Amino acid sequence: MVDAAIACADVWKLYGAGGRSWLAGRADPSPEDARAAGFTPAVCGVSLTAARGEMLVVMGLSGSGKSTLLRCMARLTEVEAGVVRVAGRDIGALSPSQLVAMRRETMGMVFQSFALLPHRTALENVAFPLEMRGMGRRARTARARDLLALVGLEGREDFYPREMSGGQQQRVGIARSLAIEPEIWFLDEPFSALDPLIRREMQDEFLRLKAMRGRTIVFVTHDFTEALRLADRIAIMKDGRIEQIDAPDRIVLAPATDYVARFTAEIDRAGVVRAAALAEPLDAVDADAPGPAADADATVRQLGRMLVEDGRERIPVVAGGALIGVMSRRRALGILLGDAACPSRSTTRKPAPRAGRLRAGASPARVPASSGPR
Ligand SMILES: Nc1ncnc2c1ncn2[C@@H]1O[C@H](COP(=O)(O)OP(=O)(O)OP(=O)(O)O)[C@@H](O)[C@H]1O
Repeated sequence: MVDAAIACADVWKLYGAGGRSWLAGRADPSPEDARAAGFTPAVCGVSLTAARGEMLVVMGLSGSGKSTLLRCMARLTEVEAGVVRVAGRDIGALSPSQLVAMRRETMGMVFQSFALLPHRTALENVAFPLEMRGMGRRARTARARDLLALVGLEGREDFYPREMSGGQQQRVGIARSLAIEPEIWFLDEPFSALDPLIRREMQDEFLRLKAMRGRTIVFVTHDFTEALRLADRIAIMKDGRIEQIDAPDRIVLAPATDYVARFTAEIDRAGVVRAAALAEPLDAVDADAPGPAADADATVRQLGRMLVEDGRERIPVVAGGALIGVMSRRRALGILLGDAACPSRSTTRKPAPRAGRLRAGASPARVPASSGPR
């Protein structure tokens, strides 16, 4: 069973008075009915889980409900129906003081509006959550200094928010959320005001924290490059609903709806799809797979030279030295050359069986795939 850090079950958020009773009176409400009844449906029957240690990225067009969903998860807005569980607790059932304590101890948030305390300096803003936790002045000041240096704001410790640019204020907000290293982070376009270089550094910092400390992160972005770099899974929203929630390569290889196919049409598929996603089980294709192998984690782009130069129709795919299946060279080349830019909805992939179940016909990868950055 998935160890869920966050679980939403049939969550609805309608803007407009009386949404709760309107929903309570309906067995099968639809966003269209809600709109006809005068509500603005922002989140419509969303069910999802984020596993402990997972980075779940939420994407969708403007107005599709991403921010509202995040706010529902953090109970910054009250839901009209459904249940949100965070770290195993129904947050809708928490008293105000319990909610404050949970936010202080378990959750970190960075939202588009930086919500800095205007009468406190950058240093005091970052130290504030530590003060709330009862950390002594000297220790929290030292920690806040380190965090400001981490986000590139050394020398600006004594500036007030009004004296800083939007990007600098955003970095103070990020440093503040990092201060307590919470178990669960809600990030709504946290890097939108940052220059590309610092943006990438901040992405790296969150990836590092996630990997080292097993943090769970729900991250809203409009930027596909950012999503692909960060996400374990991507949820794509449309009109308050989740169209698909899946690993990035599944989203591009097997879009669940025409909308997802169109939404993801511009993605550089060769940089996203990994050999593991193309590996078919050996028993399904009934072939031996001797010779040099592709690493399961390598993207099609990283395997480019092998795909062009290797004449075999099927290339073995290995994970951790064990054979997990074979990849059709023709299919991989098609992705590399952009032939199948818009795959059909019906595209399906048989899941590759676990390594132990396969007969091993190949030696461990003799052509190790390069392992460049994602
Ligand atoms: N406070 C509010 N009152 C009324 N309607 C709202 C409110 N906040 C959001 N909405 C509406 O809810 C819907 C979803 O908005 P939301 O901000 O969640 O979308 P989003 O996908 O995050 O958009 P963006 O990418 O532009 O930030 C939109 O139709 C929006 O107009």
